[in-house]
Amino acid sequence: MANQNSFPLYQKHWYNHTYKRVTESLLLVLLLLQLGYRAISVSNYSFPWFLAFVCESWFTISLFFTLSTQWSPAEIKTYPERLLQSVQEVPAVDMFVTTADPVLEPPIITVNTVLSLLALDYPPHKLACYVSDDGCSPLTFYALQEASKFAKFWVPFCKKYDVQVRAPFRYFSAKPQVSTPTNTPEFKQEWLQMKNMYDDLSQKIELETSQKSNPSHGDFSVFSNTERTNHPSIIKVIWENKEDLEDGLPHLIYISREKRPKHSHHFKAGAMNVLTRVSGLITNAPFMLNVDCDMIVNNPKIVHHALCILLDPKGQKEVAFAQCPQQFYATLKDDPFGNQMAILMKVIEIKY
Ligand SMILES: O=c1ccn([C@@H]2O[C@H](COP(=O)(O)OP(=O)(O)O[C@H]3O[C@H](CO)[C@@H](O)[C@H](O)[C@H]3O)[C@@H](O)[C@H]2O)c(=O)[nH]1
Ligand SMILES: [Mn+2]
Repeated sequence: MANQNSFPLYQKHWYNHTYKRVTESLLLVLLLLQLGYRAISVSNYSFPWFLAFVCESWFTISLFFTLSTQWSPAEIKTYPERLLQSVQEVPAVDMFVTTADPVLEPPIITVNTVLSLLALDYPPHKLACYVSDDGCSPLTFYALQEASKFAKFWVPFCKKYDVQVRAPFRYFSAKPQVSTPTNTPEFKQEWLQMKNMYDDLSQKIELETSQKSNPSHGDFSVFSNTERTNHPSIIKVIWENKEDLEDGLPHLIYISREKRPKHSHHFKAGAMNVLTRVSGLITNAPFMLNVDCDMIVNNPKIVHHALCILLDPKGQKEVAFAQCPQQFYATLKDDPFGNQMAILMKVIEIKY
């Protein structure tokens, strides 16, 4: 628990939104009046009348929800440097990743998400990463095994050069960061080595995917005679930081929960339930971090930021969970559908 007398670990700044509130409330009133008019003119019913009524109802409902969710927007500023002063020891965190289908969610994507978690700027002996595989796929398991071997090189590289986006496919496709000493021969050499190792990893996974021959020997024998919706539990510790080394890698655990055709598996919620139960028996950390398999972490200090909110004396009373805004990669050129929420990100300067 954070020291009660220390500075706050986060501050919330509300935006002055009066103008927006007034104009949007006025719009809502006008739409309600319009619906009222429809109600009294129901005798003029015709097909265009009905169509207009449906559209106006939809606008009204969507404006109502927009208004209520955006009534008091605020920015939360966290102070991670204060966190380290106010707690004697940072708490353990269990990190959960869910994947469900090796075709729709290719294992290389899950691997990148997992690598971005394993490389977080947080004491590795306080972290454990649990991957739930609802696809019960030996390919996903294989990809994670290979990823854990690659992580032994990737994680130290990220920490040494303070890489910001620690999912290799994003890192290698972006321009080098300004803070990175890109001109030193040492960096150039290590960068190239890492890139080659990552390309090897991708190719291995690609090859295994294209071969379509599910391995059934050794570690993989548990997958033989399994169907996606009919199999016993499979739990495999891929990597264990046995000596709790402070410069080691976090534990990595693969879980494919039991499924039977007659029992509902409750999708992601069911997977999360099993993840909390299994992690409860293995590491039982007081905090959990959850990402979908295609949601890389793009801020290596994210656990610190979240803990600022959750460990602050005020936050402890008021906050149950902290959620980061999402930014989407691989969107269409110029983002015609606004998926990147560029305006939101730039105007209110969301930091992570
Ligand atoms: O039987 C299932 C189905 C899904 N998932 C996982 O759940 C996550 C979300 O499922 P997805 O179908 O990808 O939904 P999205 O619309 O992409 O995700 C958003 O919407 C979901 C609820 O609809 C939330 O749970 C997610 O966190 C949120 O990102 C993914 O990691 C899946 O692998 C499972 O583990 N088991
Ligand atoms: Mn998804």
